[in-house]
Amino acid sequence: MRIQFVEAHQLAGIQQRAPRVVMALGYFDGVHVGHQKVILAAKKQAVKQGIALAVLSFFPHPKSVLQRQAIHYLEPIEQKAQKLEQLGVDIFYVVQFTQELAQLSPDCFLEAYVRKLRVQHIVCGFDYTYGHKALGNTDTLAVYAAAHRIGFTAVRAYKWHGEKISSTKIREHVRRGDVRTLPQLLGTYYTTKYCQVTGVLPYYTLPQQGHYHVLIDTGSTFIPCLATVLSATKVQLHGDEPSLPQLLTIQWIEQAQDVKIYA
Ligand SMILES: Cc1cc2nc3c(=O)[nH]c(=O)nc-3n(C[C@H](O)[C@H](O)[C@H](O)COP(=O)(O)O)c2cc1C
Ligand SMILES: Nc1ncnc2c1ncn2[C@@H]1O[C@H](COP(=O)(O)OP(=O)(O)OP(=O)(O)O)[C@@H](O)[C@H]1O
Repeated sequence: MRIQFVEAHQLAGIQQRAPRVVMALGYFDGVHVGHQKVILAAKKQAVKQGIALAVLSFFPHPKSVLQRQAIHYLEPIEQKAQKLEQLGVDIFYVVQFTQELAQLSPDCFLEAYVRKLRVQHIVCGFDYTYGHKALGNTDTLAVYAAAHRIGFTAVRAYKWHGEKISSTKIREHVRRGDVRTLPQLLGTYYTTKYCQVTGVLPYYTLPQQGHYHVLIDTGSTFIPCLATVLSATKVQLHGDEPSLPQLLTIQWIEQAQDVKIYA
């Protein structure tokens, strides 16, 4: 998979080199099972048409730019990219989200960042929004696509216990320390990267303070371990931590009840 960062001033050159694609649209923080439905629907189209599959996302998160709200990201671009590659994505466009970009009307955005990137078919979820004041939605997208003879699929809501699965909901589970339900929403254990010297790596969010059963993925084995989240950035591992590498991948299994830790 190729990762193509897109800044406004590079757009013309990127458009010239762009291959014909089916494109999935959205931010996709965590690449949860709802997102996976969207991307797999797009993959199906791409295979049918015999062309590449692209995902067009942003960075930073629109909310962090527009509402100046600190986003507790579920994962950085690199981990999102790995998941997208596993789902069969060929090109990952990461558009720099700026105040200027946010001024673009829905149609101007589609013209510059979608049609001119040679899109043959657009896929998004039922609630995708785009363009200034988030005025574009699946209805306007359907009209635009029909007018330009571009295919369009809107994927219906994928729910869990009657509620749409969303990155926002998953962030709430993480904040509450309720990591046990996350595999049902993410399709995998909630996973963060952690440096034993500097703490959690940027753009990951630790569960709330408390004790957890975790798996440490060292690259060659998974080591079950007890971990205490001490703060928003620090974790204490109980056990063999001196023998562990400095950079760890931590898979969060569940909160540990009634744990007594002896120093
Ligand atoms: C060109 C453009 C302009 C946008 N302007 C706004 C805006 O003014 N206000 C807003 O709340 N969101 C704005 N957004 C963010 C979108 O509504 C939406 O959050 C983003 O496209 C990611 O879609 P998703 O959250 O469905 O994945 C804009 C998005 C794009 C692509
Ligand atoms: N549960 C879902 N079922 C179907 N499509 C979804 C679902 N969740 C998100 N999508 C679609 O996936 C794409 C990416 O969505 P987005 O990044 O906004 O996810 P989200 O989980 O809704 O995030 P947030 O909670 O931050 O709004 C969009 O096209 C969106 O419509």
